[in-house]
Amino acid sequence: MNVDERLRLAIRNTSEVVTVEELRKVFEEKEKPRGYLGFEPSGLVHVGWLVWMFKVRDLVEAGVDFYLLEATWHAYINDKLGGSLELIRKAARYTRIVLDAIGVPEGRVKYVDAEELASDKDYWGLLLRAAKQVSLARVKRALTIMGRRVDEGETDFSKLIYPLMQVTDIFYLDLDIAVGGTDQRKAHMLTRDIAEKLGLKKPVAIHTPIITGLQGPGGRMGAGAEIDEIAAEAKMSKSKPETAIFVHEEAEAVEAKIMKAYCPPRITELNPVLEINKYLLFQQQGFTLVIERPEKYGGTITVEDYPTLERLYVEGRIHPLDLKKATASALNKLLDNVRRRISSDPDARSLLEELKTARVTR
Ligand SMILES: Nc1ncnc2c1ncn2[C@@H]1O[C@H](COP(=O)(O)OP(=O)(O)OP(=O)(O)O)[C@@H](O)[C@H]1O
Ligand SMILES: N[C@@H](Cc1ccc(O)cc1)C(=O)O
Repeated sequence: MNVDERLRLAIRNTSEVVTVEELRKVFEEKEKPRGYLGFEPSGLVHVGWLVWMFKVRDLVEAGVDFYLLEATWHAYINDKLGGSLELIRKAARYTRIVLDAIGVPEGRVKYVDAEELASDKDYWGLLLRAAKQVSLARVKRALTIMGRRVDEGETDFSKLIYPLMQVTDIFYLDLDIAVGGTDQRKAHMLTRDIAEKLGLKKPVAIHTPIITGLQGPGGRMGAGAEIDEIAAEAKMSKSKPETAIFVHEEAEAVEAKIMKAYCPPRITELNPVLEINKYLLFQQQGFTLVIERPEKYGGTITVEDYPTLERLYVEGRIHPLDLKKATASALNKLLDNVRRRISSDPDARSLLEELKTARVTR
């Protein structure tokens, strides 16, 4: 694969790359650059996570030596799964199984866990050097990366350490590329600034789009909010199970959730049903959306690409109910593999049952 092809794979289905020129340089200079994404293993996996999982698949194919950081300590700080590290580790095991089922098997990526990193004194040395370069106000502003508002950071002191741990993870793993959803933007921009001040490697940041929660944006953001703040507030999230479609859910449950989802006629902005089409379904090679309708409502149509779907929807030529039905059926097909994998693997089944009964919400 030449540099252009690698770059094309890395960039597709992203919301932002900081910067594309730097990424090109990384690919020009390195056959196997080091990339990473961190996640809090803190419960069940929802379809929003598939966006980054597919991106990991792209980057591995583009030759990136990819690290998946199981952010166990981070999940603990963020009060996930009742703060039980044992359950958090189980959630990490469950996530590996889902990744395997969607085409990211263990042999193609390297897993590291936060406990491993934190057991090295050099990690804490790096963290303190990073902390010297940043004000308390800037750390507080970065709390959106843990799905928290600024004032929530003051409930206990560990929360203020979290953003600096995320920065340190990147330096410690000596990364060329840091990947995360748009809501992770502040961590990466902070890392890039600190890298310049300390003369450390400045990672390229790749941000993937966010799928809005099924209940829609809710309108809580004030004017002037930044894109990552809107994403953090409106996203489908496992801590708010009513906003999310989980990858293990039965086909009927998936359909019922989509039929109830926020999907105002003609509106594309923060519309989760359209986003599922844009960021997941139409990202599959050769995908077409078949919208079945009786003749009197225009008959069945097959939509070949996302821009056409969006245009027809904005023009009012596709009714939300028809869009929802077609989307549910296509998403169910996409999820079939994962469901089959989970139901045929006893370890996955027992982890799933345990995580279902655990208190995921914070
Ligand atoms: N709705 C979503 N759409 C796309 N990506 C998402 C979505 N939610 C989370 N991500 C991405 O998944 C990764 C892990 O995020 P995170 O652990 O915060 O997920 P979450 O389900 O929102 O969890 P929580 O509800 O516990 O905050 C991050 O890179 C984040 O950007
Ligand atoms: N902040 C990320 C998790 C994460 C933790 C540590 C990292 O180094 C990277 C990502 C989230 O909430 O999803």
